[in-house]
Amino acid sequence: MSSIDPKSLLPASIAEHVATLSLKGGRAIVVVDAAGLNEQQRDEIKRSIDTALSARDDVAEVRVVLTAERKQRRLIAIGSGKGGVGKSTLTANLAIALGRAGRRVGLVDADIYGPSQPVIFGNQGQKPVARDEKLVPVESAFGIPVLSMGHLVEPGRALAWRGPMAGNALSQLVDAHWGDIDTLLVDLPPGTGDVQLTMLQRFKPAGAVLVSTPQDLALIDAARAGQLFDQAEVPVIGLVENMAGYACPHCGEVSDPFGKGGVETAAERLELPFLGRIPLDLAIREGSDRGTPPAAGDDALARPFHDIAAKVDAWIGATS
Ligand SMILES: Nc1ncnc2c1ncn2[C@@H]1O[C@H](COP(=O)(O)OP(=O)(O)OP(=O)(O)O)[C@@H](O)[C@H]1O
Repeated sequence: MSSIDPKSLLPASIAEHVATLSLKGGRAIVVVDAAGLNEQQRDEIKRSIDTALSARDDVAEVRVVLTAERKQRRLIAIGSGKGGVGKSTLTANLAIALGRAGRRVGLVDADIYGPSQPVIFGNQGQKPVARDEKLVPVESAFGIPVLSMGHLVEPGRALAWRGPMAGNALSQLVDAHWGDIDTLLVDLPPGTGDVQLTMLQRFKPAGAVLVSTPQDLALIDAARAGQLFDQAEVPVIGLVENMAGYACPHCGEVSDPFGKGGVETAAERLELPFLGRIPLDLAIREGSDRGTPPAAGDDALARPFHDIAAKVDAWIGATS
Protein backbone atom coordinates (compact mmCIF):
# COMPACT_ATOMS: atom_id res chain seq x y z
CA MET A 1 0.00 0.00 0.00
CA SER A 2 1.43 3.35 -0.95
CA SER A 3 0.82 6.46 1.08
CA ILE A 4 0.23 9.53 -1.04
CA ASP A 5 0.40 13.24 -0.29
CA PRO A 6 -3.32 14.24 -0.36
CA LYS A 7 -2.43 17.60 -1.91
CA SER A 8 -1.20 15.84 -5.03
CA LEU A 9 -4.64 14.35 -5.75
CA LEU A 10 -7.18 16.61 -4.05
CA PRO A 11 -7.99 20.34 -4.01
CA ALA A 12 -6.11 22.11 -1.20
CA SER A 13 -9.34 23.01 0.68
CA ILE A 14 -10.22 19.32 0.90
CA ALA A 15 -6.69 17.98 1.35
CA GLU A 16 -6.24 19.99 4.53
CA HIS A 17 -8.84 17.78 6.25
CA VAL A 18 -7.25 14.52 5.08
CA ALA A 19 -5.17 12.68 7.67
CA THR A 20 -3.95 9.89 5.33
CA LEU A 21 -4.55 8.82 1.76
CA SER A 22 -3.40 5.44 0.46
CA LEU A 23 -3.86 3.64 -2.84
CA LYS A 24 -3.50 -0.07 -3.59
CA GLY A 25 -4.88 -2.26 -6.35
CA GLY A 26 -7.25 0.49 -7.51
CA ARG A 27 -8.70 1.03 -4.04
CA ALA A 28 -8.22 4.45 -2.42
CA ILE A 29 -8.62 4.73 1.34
CA VAL A 30 -8.93 8.27 2.65
CA VAL A 31 -9.01 9.05 6.37
CA VAL A 32 -10.56 12.44 7.10
CA ASP A 33 -10.20 14.28 10.40
CA ALA A 34 -13.81 15.38 10.87
CA ALA A 35 -13.35 17.13 14.23
CA GLY A 36 -15.08 20.49 14.25
CA LEU A 37 -17.01 19.86 11.04
CA ASN A 38 -20.78 19.81 10.95
CA GLU A 39 -22.78 17.15 9.16
CA GLN A 40 -23.17 19.17 5.98
CA GLN A 41 -19.46 19.95 5.76
CA ARG A 42 -18.61 16.29 6.32
CA ASP A 43 -20.96 15.23 3.53
CA GLU A 44 -19.50 17.80 1.17
CA ILE A 45 -15.93 16.69 1.86
CA LYS A 46 -16.89 13.05 1.40
CA ARG A 47 -18.57 13.83 -1.92
CA SER A 48 -15.68 15.98 -3.19
CA ILE A 49 -13.15 13.24 -2.40
CA ASP A 50 -15.30 10.66 -4.08
CA THR A 51 -15.74 12.77 -7.21
CA ALA A 52 -12.05 13.76 -7.47
CA LEU A 53 -10.66 10.25 -6.99
CA SER A 54 -13.29 8.29 -8.93
CA ALA A 55 -12.41 10.36 -12.00
CA ARG A 56 -8.90 8.86 -12.04
CA ASP A 57 -8.03 5.87 -14.20
CA ASP A 58 -5.97 4.22 -11.45
CA VAL A 59 -8.86 4.31 -8.92
CA ALA A 60 -11.70 1.79 -9.09
CA GLU A 61 -13.04 2.17 -5.57
CA VAL A 62 -13.00 5.03 -3.01
CA ARG A 63 -13.43 4.55 0.71
CA VAL A 64 -13.69 7.60 2.94
CA VAL A 65 -13.33 7.09 6.68
CA LEU A 66 -14.33 9.97 8.97
CA THR A 67 -12.66 10.04 12.37
CA ALA A 68 -13.54 12.00 15.49
CA GLU A 69 -17.11 11.80 14.33
CA ARG A 70 -18.61 12.72 17.64
CA LYS A 71 -22.33 12.94 18.12
CA GLN A 72 -23.41 16.46 18.94
CA ARG A 73 -24.04 16.99 22.62
CA ARG A 74 -27.63 17.96 23.31
CA LEU A 75 -28.63 20.56 25.86
CA ILE A 76 -31.88 20.30 27.75
CA ALA A 77 -32.92 23.40 29.69
CA ILE A 78 -34.96 23.16 32.88
CA GLY A 79 -36.85 26.37 33.47
CA SER A 80 -39.51 27.87 35.69
CA GLY A 81 -41.46 31.08 35.73
CA LYS A 82 -40.52 31.87 39.31
CA GLY A 83 -38.01 30.82 41.95
CA GLY A 84 -38.47 28.23 44.64
CA VAL A 85 -40.77 25.89 42.71
CA GLY A 86 -38.23 23.03 42.69
CA LYS A 87 -36.41 23.56 39.40
CA SER A 88 -32.99 22.69 40.86
CA THR A 89 -34.39 19.68 42.68
CA LEU A 90 -35.93 18.37 39.48
CA THR A 91 -32.79 19.05 37.39
CA ALA A 92 -30.52 17.14 39.78
CA ASN A 93 -32.86 14.17 40.11
CA LEU A 94 -33.61 14.10 36.39
CA ALA A 95 -29.87 14.04 35.67
CA ILE A 96 -29.37 11.09 38.01
CA ALA A 97 -32.40 9.22 36.65
CA LEU A 98 -31.36 9.78 33.01
CA GLY A 99 -27.86 8.61 33.94
CA ARG A 100 -29.33 5.44 35.39
CA ALA A 101 -31.31 5.01 32.17
CA GLY A 102 -28.00 4.86 30.28
CA ARG A 103 -27.46 8.43 29.08
CA ARG A 104 -24.12 10.13 29.75
CA VAL A 105 -25.39 13.18 31.58
CA GLY A 106 -23.73 16.35 32.82
CA LEU A 107 -25.31 19.26 34.65
CA VAL A 108 -24.80 23.00 34.30
CA ASP A 109 -26.17 25.07 37.15
CA ALA A 110 -26.88 28.33 35.34
CA ASP A 111 -28.96 29.64 38.22
CA ILE A 112 -26.41 32.32 39.06
CA TYR A 113 -28.73 34.06 41.51
CA GLY A 114 -29.19 31.01 43.70
CA PRO A 115 -26.89 28.16 42.69
CA SER A 116 -27.98 25.13 44.69
CA GLN A 117 -26.52 22.18 42.77
CA PRO A 118 -23.27 21.98 44.79
CA VAL A 119 -25.36 21.40 47.93
CA ILE A 120 -27.72 18.92 46.25
CA PHE A 121 -24.75 16.95 44.88
CA GLY A 122 -22.74 17.33 48.08
CA ASN A 123 -19.68 18.70 46.29
CA GLN A 124 -19.75 22.28 47.55
CA GLY A 125 -16.34 23.69 48.33
CA GLN A 126 -14.75 21.92 45.36
CA LYS A 127 -13.26 24.24 42.77
CA PRO A 128 -13.21 23.25 39.11
CA VAL A 129 -9.74 23.45 37.53
CA ALA A 130 -9.13 24.98 34.11
CA ARG A 131 -7.37 23.16 31.27
CA ASP A 132 -6.53 24.93 27.98
CA GLU A 133 -8.57 27.90 29.25
CA LYS A 134 -11.68 25.78 29.72
CA LEU A 135 -13.20 24.51 32.95
CA VAL A 136 -13.13 20.85 33.91
CA PRO A 137 -16.46 19.85 35.52
CA VAL A 138 -16.56 18.75 39.16
CA GLU A 139 -17.35 15.07 39.71
CA SER A 140 -20.18 14.04 42.01
CA ALA A 141 -21.02 10.86 43.88
CA PHE A 142 -23.69 9.89 41.35
CA GLY A 143 -21.60 9.84 38.18
CA ILE A 144 -22.93 13.23 37.10
CA PRO A 145 -20.26 15.87 36.44
CA VAL A 146 -21.47 19.30 37.51
CA LEU A 147 -20.46 22.90 36.91
CA SER A 148 -22.15 25.58 38.96
CA MET A 149 -21.68 29.24 39.66
CA GLY A 150 -21.69 28.00 43.24
CA HIS A 151 -18.37 26.28 42.49
CA LEU A 152 -16.90 29.51 41.17
CA VAL A 153 -18.07 32.41 43.30
CA GLU A 154 -18.89 32.89 46.95
CA PRO A 155 -22.59 32.51 47.74
CA GLY A 156 -24.43 35.76 47.00
CA ARG A 157 -21.57 37.35 45.02
CA ALA A 158 -23.19 36.98 41.58
CA LEU A 159 -26.45 38.61 42.65
CA ALA A 160 -25.65 41.97 41.10
CA TRP A 161 -24.61 40.54 37.76
CA ARG A 162 -26.53 41.59 34.73
CA GLY A 163 -26.66 40.85 31.03
CA PRO A 164 -23.24 40.41 29.41
CA MET A 165 -21.32 39.60 32.56
CA ALA A 166 -23.74 36.88 33.56
CA GLY A 167 -23.95 35.64 29.96
CA ASN A 168 -20.17 35.31 29.72
CA ALA A 169 -19.90 33.51 33.02
CA LEU A 170 -22.61 31.08 31.94
CA SER A 171 -20.89 30.46 28.61
CA GLN A 172 -17.86 29.19 30.48
CA LEU A 173 -19.98 26.63 32.27
CA VAL A 174 -21.52 25.28 29.06
CA ASP A 175 -18.42 25.52 26.90
CA ALA A 176 -16.31 23.38 29.23
CA HIS A 177 -14.52 20.03 29.00
CA TRP A 178 -17.62 17.86 29.00
CA GLY A 179 -15.82 14.93 27.37
CA ASP A 180 -18.12 12.11 26.30
CA ILE A 181 -21.23 13.59 27.95
CA ASP A 182 -24.09 13.30 25.45
CA THR A 183 -26.82 15.13 27.38
CA LEU A 184 -26.26 18.33 29.29
CA LEU A 185 -29.06 19.47 31.59
CA VAL A 186 -29.06 23.21 32.22
CA ASP A 187 -30.69 24.49 35.40
CA LEU A 188 -31.73 27.97 34.22
CA PRO A 189 -32.25 30.95 36.51
CA PRO A 190 -35.96 31.41 37.33
CA GLY A 191 -37.95 33.93 35.32
CA THR A 192 -37.84 35.23 31.81
CA GLY A 193 -35.17 37.93 31.75
CA ASP A 194 -32.33 38.81 29.38
CA VAL A 195 -29.90 36.32 30.90
CA GLN A 196 -32.25 33.45 30.11
CA LEU A 197 -32.93 34.64 26.58
CA THR A 198 -29.23 35.23 25.82
CA MET A 199 -28.45 31.83 27.20
CA LEU A 200 -31.13 30.15 25.10
CA GLN A 201 -30.04 31.93 21.95
CA ARG A 202 -26.34 31.37 22.47
CA PHE A 203 -26.57 27.69 23.31
CA LYS A 204 -29.83 26.71 21.69
CA PRO A 205 -31.06 23.73 23.75
CA ALA A 206 -32.64 20.78 21.96
CA GLY A 207 -35.61 21.04 24.31
CA ALA A 208 -36.86 22.42 27.59
CA VAL A 209 -38.71 21.11 30.63
CA LEU A 210 -40.88 23.53 32.62
CA VAL A 211 -41.51 23.14 36.34
CA SER A 212 -44.34 24.72 38.26
CA THR A 213 -46.24 24.34 41.50
CA PRO A 214 -50.00 24.11 41.05
CA GLN A 215 -50.92 27.63 42.26
CA ASP A 216 -52.44 29.95 39.72
CA LEU A 217 -49.70 32.56 40.06
CA ALA A 218 -46.92 30.06 39.50
CA LEU A 219 -48.82 28.75 36.50
CA ILE A 220 -49.15 32.16 34.90
CA ASP A 221 -45.39 32.59 35.29
CA ALA A 222 -44.80 29.12 33.87
CA ALA A 223 -46.87 29.99 30.81
CA ARG A 224 -44.70 33.09 30.38
CA ALA A 225 -41.58 30.93 30.58
CA GLY A 226 -43.15 28.75 27.88
CA GLN A 227 -43.40 31.83 25.67
CA LEU A 228 -39.72 32.55 26.27
CA PHE A 229 -38.82 29.12 24.92
CA ASP A 230 -41.15 29.69 21.99
CA GLN A 231 -39.43 32.98 21.28
CA ALA A 232 -36.04 31.25 21.31
CA GLU A 233 -37.52 28.46 19.14
CA VAL A 234 -36.77 25.81 21.74
CA PRO A 235 -39.36 23.02 21.83
CA VAL A 236 -40.94 22.42 25.24
CA ILE A 237 -40.64 18.70 26.10
CA GLY A 238 -43.31 19.09 28.74
CA LEU A 239 -44.45 20.41 32.12
CA VAL A 240 -43.81 18.97 35.56
CA GLU A 241 -45.96 19.65 38.62
CA ASN A 242 -43.94 19.88 41.82
CA MET A 243 -45.06 20.03 45.45
CA ALA A 244 -48.42 18.43 44.75
CA GLY A 245 -50.18 16.53 47.54
CA TYR A 246 -48.69 16.61 51.03
CA ALA A 247 -48.95 13.40 53.07
CA CYS A 248 -49.14 14.31 56.77
CA PRO A 249 -46.32 12.40 58.51
CA HIS A 250 -48.58 11.92 61.58
CA CYS A 251 -51.95 10.85 60.21
CA GLY A 252 -51.10 10.10 56.57
CA GLU A 253 -53.90 12.30 55.28
CA VAL A 254 -53.03 13.86 51.94
CA SER A 255 -53.73 17.56 51.58
CA ASP A 256 -52.95 19.91 48.72
CA PRO A 257 -51.48 23.14 50.12
CA PHE A 258 -50.84 24.55 46.63
CA GLY A 259 -53.85 22.99 44.91
CA LYS A 260 -53.72 19.94 42.70
CA GLY A 261 -53.77 19.12 39.03
CA GLY A 262 -53.33 22.74 37.96
CA VAL A 263 -50.19 22.04 35.94
CA GLU A 264 -51.78 19.17 34.06
CA THR A 265 -54.73 21.39 33.16
CA ALA A 266 -52.37 24.18 32.14
CA ALA A 267 -50.40 21.73 29.98
CA GLU A 268 -53.62 20.77 28.21
CA ARG A 269 -54.51 24.40 27.67
CA LEU A 270 -51.06 25.20 26.33
CA GLU A 271 -51.13 22.00 24.24
CA LEU A 272 -47.94 20.74 25.86
CA PRO A 273 -47.21 17.26 27.22
CA PHE A 274 -47.62 16.73 30.97
CA LEU A 275 -44.58 14.79 32.24
CA GLY A 276 -45.61 14.02 35.80
CA ARG A 277 -46.20 15.06 39.36
CA ILE A 278 -43.77 15.15 42.31
CA PRO A 279 -45.29 15.11 45.80
CA LEU A 280 -44.44 17.64 48.48
CA ASP A 281 -42.41 15.52 50.86
CA LEU A 282 -40.05 16.54 53.62
CA ALA A 283 -37.71 13.69 52.66
CA ILE A 284 -37.13 15.35 49.25
CA ARG A 285 -35.94 18.54 50.89
CA GLU A 286 -33.88 16.70 53.46
CA GLY A 287 -32.26 14.53 50.75
CA SER A 288 -31.39 17.65 48.76
CA ASP A 289 -29.89 19.37 51.78
CA ARG A 290 -27.86 16.27 52.67
CA GLY A 291 -26.46 15.68 49.18
CA THR A 292 -28.49 12.51 48.66
CA PRO A 293 -31.08 13.22 45.95
CA PRO A 294 -34.01 10.76 46.03
CA ALA A 295 -33.55 9.62 42.40
CA ALA A 296 -30.29 7.94 43.46
CA GLY A 297 -32.36 5.51 45.56
CA ASP A 298 -35.01 2.94 44.66
CA ASP A 299 -37.86 3.76 47.03
CA ALA A 300 -41.23 5.36 46.37
CA LEU A 301 -39.73 8.87 46.34
CA ALA A 302 -37.41 7.94 43.47
CA ARG A 303 -40.29 6.74 41.28
CA PRO A 304 -41.79 10.04 40.11
CA PHE A 305 -38.35 11.25 39.03
CA HIS A 306 -37.65 8.01 37.14
CA ASP A 307 -41.07 8.15 35.47
CA ILE A 308 -40.45 11.72 34.31
CA ALA A 309 -36.93 10.79 33.17
CA ALA A 310 -38.37 7.90 31.13
CA LYS A 311 -40.54 10.38 29.23
CA VAL A 312 -37.64 12.75 28.64
CA ASP A 313 -35.51 9.78 27.57
CA ALA A 314 -38.20 8.75 25.07
CA TRP A 315 -38.35 12.31 23.75
CA ILE A 316 -34.55 12.33 23.28
CA GLY A 317 -34.76 8.98 21.51
CA ALA A 318 -37.51 10.21 19.21
CA THR A 319 -35.76 13.45 18.29
CA SER A 320 -32.15 12.29 17.82
N1 LIG B 1 -41.27 18.08 46.14
C1 LIG B 1 -40.67 18.69 47.14
N2 LIG B 1 -40.94 18.37 48.41
C2 LIG B 1 -40.32 19.00 49.44
N3 LIG B 1 -39.42 19.99 49.30
C3 LIG B 1 -39.10 20.34 48.04
C4 LIG B 1 -39.70 19.71 46.90
N4 LIG B 1 -39.18 20.29 45.78
C5 LIG B 1 -38.29 21.22 46.21
N5 LIG B 1 -38.25 21.26 47.54
C6 LIG B 1 -37.45 22.16 48.40
O1 LIG B 1 -37.90 23.48 48.11
C7 LIG B 1 -36.78 24.38 48.10
C8 LIG B 1 -36.70 25.06 46.73
O2 LIG B 1 -36.43 24.06 45.75
P1 LIG B 1 -35.40 24.31 44.57
O3 LIG B 1 -34.16 24.97 45.06
O4 LIG B 1 -35.27 23.04 43.82
O5 LIG B 1 -36.25 25.34 43.74
P2 LIG B 1 -35.83 26.30 42.56
O6 LIG B 1 -37.03 26.46 41.73
O7 LIG B 1 -34.61 25.78 41.89
O8 LIG B 1 -35.51 27.60 43.32
P3 LIG B 1 -34.49 28.76 42.93
O9 LIG B 1 -34.84 29.14 41.57
O10 LIG B 1 -34.78 29.79 43.95
O11 LIG B 1 -33.12 28.15 43.03
C9 LIG B 1 -35.56 23.54 48.43
O12 LIG B 1 -35.32 23.62 49.81
C10 LIG B 1 -35.99 22.13 48.07
O13 LIG B 1 -35.30 21.14 48.81
